[in-house]
Amino acid sequence: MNFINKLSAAWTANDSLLCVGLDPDMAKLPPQFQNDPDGIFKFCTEIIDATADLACSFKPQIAYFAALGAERQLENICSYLRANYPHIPLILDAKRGDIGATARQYAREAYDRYGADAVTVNPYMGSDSIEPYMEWSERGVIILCRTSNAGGSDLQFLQVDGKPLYQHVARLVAQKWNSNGQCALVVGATYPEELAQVRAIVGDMPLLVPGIGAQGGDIAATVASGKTADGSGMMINSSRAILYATRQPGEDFAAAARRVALETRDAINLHRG
Ligand SMILES: O=C(O)c1cc(=O)[nH]c(=O)n1[C@@H]1O[C@H](COP(=O)(O)O)[C@@H](O)[C@H]1O
Repeated sequence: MNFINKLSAAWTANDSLLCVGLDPDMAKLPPQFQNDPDGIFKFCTEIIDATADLACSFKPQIAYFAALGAERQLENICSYLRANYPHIPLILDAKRGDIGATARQYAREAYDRYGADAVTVNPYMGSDSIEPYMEWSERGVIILCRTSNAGGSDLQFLQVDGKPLYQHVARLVAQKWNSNGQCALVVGATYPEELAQVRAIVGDMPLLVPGIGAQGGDIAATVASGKTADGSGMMINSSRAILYATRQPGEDFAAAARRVALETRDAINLHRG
């Protein structure tokens, strides 16, 4: 099944637009995992087990693994996801962008080494830097458009031919790059007006929407601005707010993660119509 169909099925199966982000920061992990060479794997798989029936996707952020030389644990987490939750899309957040020959290696890393259903990429280097990913026609390519961070405005808001640059990216992807129907865009939940603009440009294309939870994005405004006519169309990501949800020492981290994931999923669903 291709990425878009798998995502669509997961939206329905779990009645969820919530993407659970896997950003394991060693300093924030429960103490039992900190001196364990397999601690990141154990932490992430417990989070996955606690939230898998509430999520439409999981999104490991590669920097949290690569910084610690923990790529083998990431491989094992991806294998675990594919074996135990094959119906839930696995998005590798790597935000890659490079010339075609190098992009081909990044595509192999994401789709082959980690077995990801989709990978995040940066559009700045243009169409030939994206094409190698498109050759994996069953996999998804999730392109940065209007990112959730304040500094995203430095370039993404530059006026080009009377429109902000991020709108040109949305149009370019919707009208040209998405010829095989495998693309999605990243638009931050911290910018609901821009989210609505992008939705108007791209029709029903799926959007990865980070920025609720720790970054403070408003769930009601996000859903109202980004949903498609059938009340879906988004993977709304939350990472730290779910991973580090314990309120007091000794509270079970996985149960706390489940509580916040459930609250977040339900808060999103309230506004889907
Ligand atoms: O592509 C992303 O996932 C992404 C794009 C963006 O514009 N903003 C953004 O925060 N992200 C990622 O989404 C996650 C947000 O994490 P929390 O702020 O902890 O929920 C991190 O893994 C970020 O790297």
